[in-house]
Amino acid sequence: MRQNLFREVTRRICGSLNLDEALFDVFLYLKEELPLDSVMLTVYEFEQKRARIIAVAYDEGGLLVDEVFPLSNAAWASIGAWQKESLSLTVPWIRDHTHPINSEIKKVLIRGMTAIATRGRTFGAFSTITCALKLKQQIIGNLTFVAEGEGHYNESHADIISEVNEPFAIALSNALRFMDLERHHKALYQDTREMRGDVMIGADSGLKHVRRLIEDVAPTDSPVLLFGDTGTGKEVAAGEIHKLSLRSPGPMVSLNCGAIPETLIDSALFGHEKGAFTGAIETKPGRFERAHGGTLFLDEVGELPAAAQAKLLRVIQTGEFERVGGSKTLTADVRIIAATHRNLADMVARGAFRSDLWYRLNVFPVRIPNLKDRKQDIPAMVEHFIATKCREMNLPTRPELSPEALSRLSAYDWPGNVRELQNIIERALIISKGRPLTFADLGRETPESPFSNTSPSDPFSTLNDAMATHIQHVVDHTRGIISGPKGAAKILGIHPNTLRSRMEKLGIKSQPPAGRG
Ligand SMILES: Nc1ncnc2c1ncn2[C@@H]1O[C@H](COP(=O)(O)OP(=O)(O)OP(=O)(O)O)[C@@H](O)[C@H]1O
Repeated sequence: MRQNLFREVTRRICGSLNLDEALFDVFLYLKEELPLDSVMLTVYEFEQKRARIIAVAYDEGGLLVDEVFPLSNAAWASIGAWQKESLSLTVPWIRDHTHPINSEIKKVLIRGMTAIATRGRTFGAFSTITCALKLKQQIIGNLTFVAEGEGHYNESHADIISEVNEPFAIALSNALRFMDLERHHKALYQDTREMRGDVMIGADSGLKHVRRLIEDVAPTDSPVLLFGDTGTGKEVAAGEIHKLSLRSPGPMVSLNCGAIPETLIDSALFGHEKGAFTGAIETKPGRFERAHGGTLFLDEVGELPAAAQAKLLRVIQTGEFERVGGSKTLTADVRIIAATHRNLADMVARGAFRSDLWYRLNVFPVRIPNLKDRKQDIPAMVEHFIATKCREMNLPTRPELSPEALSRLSAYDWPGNVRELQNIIERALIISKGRPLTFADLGRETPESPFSNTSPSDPFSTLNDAMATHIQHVVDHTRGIISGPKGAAKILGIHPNTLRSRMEKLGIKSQPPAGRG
C-alpha cells in the first residue's frame, strides 16, 4: 500500500515539467489518502526573511504562483528555528491556523483561490502540516498540506508527508532550475533584441496609423494579414504585434514560405518523423509545434503551394496536424500573422490562392506604407541604423553625416524600402573608414564603385564631396599633420587655418598626429 503511495506520487509529481499540472495531479491522488484541501510548494528566502510561493493546487486546479511575500518577525522566528532543525532531522511540522506563519499562508491561499477558483470559498479554521524537502542534505523548499477545520493532522500524516519527501524535492528542484533557465532565456532574448536594435522606428510619425492598428489587434487572438512591398518592415510589425500581445512570453516563430522548396514546406510547417524521407535522420518539430503558446509569422504566404494551402487551412480550422511520416494527431495553440507583398485578392480572383484560406487570414489587414511615402522617418532611421550597424561591425568611431547627406537620402525613392536604406548605410560605413557619410552616389552605385566618397575622380560628385574626399586623402597621407613643411596645408597649397575651417565645414576629422607635428 505504502509502496504504491510512493510510486504513484513520484509518477504524478515528476510526470510533467509544468509544476501546476503535476501538483494538481498529485493533489487529486493524495486527497484520497489524507485530509487535504490544498497543497503548496514554498521556498523560504533566509536573507530577505520572506517566503516564495512556487505553486499551489486546490480542488479547482493547480496554479504556478512564483511570488514572494515578506513574513512577520513572529512568523520568521519560528520558521528559522524549524528550518535549522530540519537540516539534521526531518520533522514534519503540524500547526493550526492560529500559528503566526499560518496567518500569512492564509493570505496566499485566499489570493490563489481568487485567481483560480470560480466559486467563492473562504478558509476559516484550518490545519497544516509542512515538511522540509531535502536533497543531498540541502533544503530545497517546503511541502505544505492544508485541510479546512482544526486538528486534522497527526503523526500518521507526518509519516505520509515524510515518505513522499524525495519525489517532491526532485520535482521542486527541477522546476526551480527550469524557472531560472526560463528567466535567463528571456533576459538574453531581450538583450539580443536590444543589441540588434529590434525596434519599430517611425511608430510616432510615419507609422503612427500602423502602430494604432497594431495596438488594437495585438491583445486579441485574431489572425493579422500584413501587406506591403518588400522591405517595408512587415516582419518588424509582426514582432510588435507579438510583443504587445498576451502571447509575448511565448515564442515568435517565422517561416518565409517563399524561401522553402515545395517538397520541404510540409516538414517546415508541421515537422517530420525520423525516416519520413531521405535525410530525415531524426524527428523534428515543425514551426507550428515550435510556436505553441506564441505567434507564427508566415512571410510571403502567397507563395504557398496549393497542397500546403489546404493543410494550413485545416490547422487554422481545427488546430490539428500531423508530422510528415507520423500518424499521431498533434495540436498547437498558435496565433497566425501572415504577410505578403503580392495582391492576394487578385490571386484569389485568378484561382491562384484559396479563397477559404484568404478569408481566414484576412481578418485584420494592415498595410505598411512604402518608405517614399513616409520620408519624415528617414532621419530617425538613419540615426538608428548607423548606431546599430556601428555596434554590429565593431567600428571604433561613429562617422558623421555630411551636410548634404540627409537631403540626398530624402530625395531618393527607395524602391527597396527600409531594407535598402539599411544596406546603403552599412555599405557607406564600410567604405567611409571614419569619414563623413555623403551618399553622393545614391541610386547609381554599382558593385564596382559603390559610393563616391572614396573616389576623388568620380564625375558625379558635388564639388564639396570631391573636395572633402581629396582633403581627407591628403590628411590621411600626412597622418593628421595640418601645418608645417610636411603638413596637409602645404601639400594643398592653402593656409593651415583655411584648411582647418574648411575641414570643420565639411565635417572632416583628422586623427591626432602621431608624435609631434
Ligand atoms: N520601422 C522600422 N524600424 C526599424 N527597422 C526597420 C523598420 N522597418 C524595417 N526595418 C528593418 O528593415 C529590414 C527589412 O524589414 P522586414 O524584414 O520587416 O521587411 P519585410 O516587409 O518583412 O520584407 P520582405 O517582404 O522582403 O520579407 C529589417 O532588417 C528590419 O529590421
